[in-house]
Amino acid sequence: MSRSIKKLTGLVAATFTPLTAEGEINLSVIGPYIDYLIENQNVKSVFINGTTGEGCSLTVDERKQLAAAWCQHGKGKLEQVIVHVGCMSIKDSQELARHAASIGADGIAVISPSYFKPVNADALRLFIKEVSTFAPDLPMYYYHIPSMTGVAFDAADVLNGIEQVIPSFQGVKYTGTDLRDLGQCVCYSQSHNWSVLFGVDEQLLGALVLGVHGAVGSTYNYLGCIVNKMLAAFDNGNHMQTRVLQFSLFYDCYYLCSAGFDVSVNKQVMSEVSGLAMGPPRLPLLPCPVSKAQAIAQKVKDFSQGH
Ligand SMILES: CC(=O)N[C@H](C=O)[C@@H](O)[C@H](O)[C@H](O)CO
Ligand SMILES: CC(=O)C(=O)O
Repeated sequence: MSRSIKKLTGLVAATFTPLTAEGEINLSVIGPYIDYLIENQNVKSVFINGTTGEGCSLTVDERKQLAAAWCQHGKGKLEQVIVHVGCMSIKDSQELARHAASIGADGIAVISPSYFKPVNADALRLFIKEVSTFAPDLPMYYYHIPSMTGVAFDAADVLNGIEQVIPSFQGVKYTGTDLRDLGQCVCYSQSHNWSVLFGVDEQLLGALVLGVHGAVGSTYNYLGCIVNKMLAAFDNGNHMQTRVLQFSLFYDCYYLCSAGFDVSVNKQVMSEVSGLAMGPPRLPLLPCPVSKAQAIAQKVKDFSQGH
């Protein structure tokens, strides 16, 4: 890569995709959404069209429109806009990668295809490479999320030697609970100056201890401010405070999970907490009852005020 790389660090919000009541993408929310993240949550980077953004339920054209809107409104405000380009068809991913480069995105990420799955890490590495060649100047991140893709071989195996085939490779977004594999990814990334971003919000502390460089997650849309305090406490070596915040966050997330926490609940919670109209999720996800989201949102608000 010719240009200098901005290392991806700190908190990154995995954004929701605002839809109208009729289920169409609602670009008018993106501008206010960016202001909310910066002003209310102190979160300055976003990961769009991923799991939280229901990327795999959107058309290629919708994903392009969303990416363009995030880049346009985020210009001069957001530090980084990372566009998730994972699709079942490599052709769609390549088209999205090329598009991301053309609109000035700061990086791209891909999940493994999950219907026809790669047989091993070599096949997945090849897939990622063939996507990256359509945006050779954009940092490429591998998005490891075995709970959704069913592709569970070690991320460390995917990383092994990837710098030789993908010059633009820049790190991994690790949404998994295997701390040994995560640790190996951090270790391997050190000599390449890559970023390892953790994606299981309720277990962030364990990942910080292993040396991850940041975190990408859905809850940072509305708990970013508190998690930023936790990161600061960790950086200051205040382990007791870090643990208190992680425990509070963990129990809060536990409360959310035990209430049946998924993207549709999460999306409605975001609407309730932020006041931004995220709209319904897209089928096959079902809208969450407003009363349920309001109960969780109240918990989040009380929690935020208490810290
Ligand atoms: C499976 C999933 O969507 N994971 C997200 C990030 O990758 C997380 O941010 C979770 O939404 C979060 O940790 C709550 O469980
Ligand atoms: C949750 C997450 O990181 C994503 O939206 O992909």
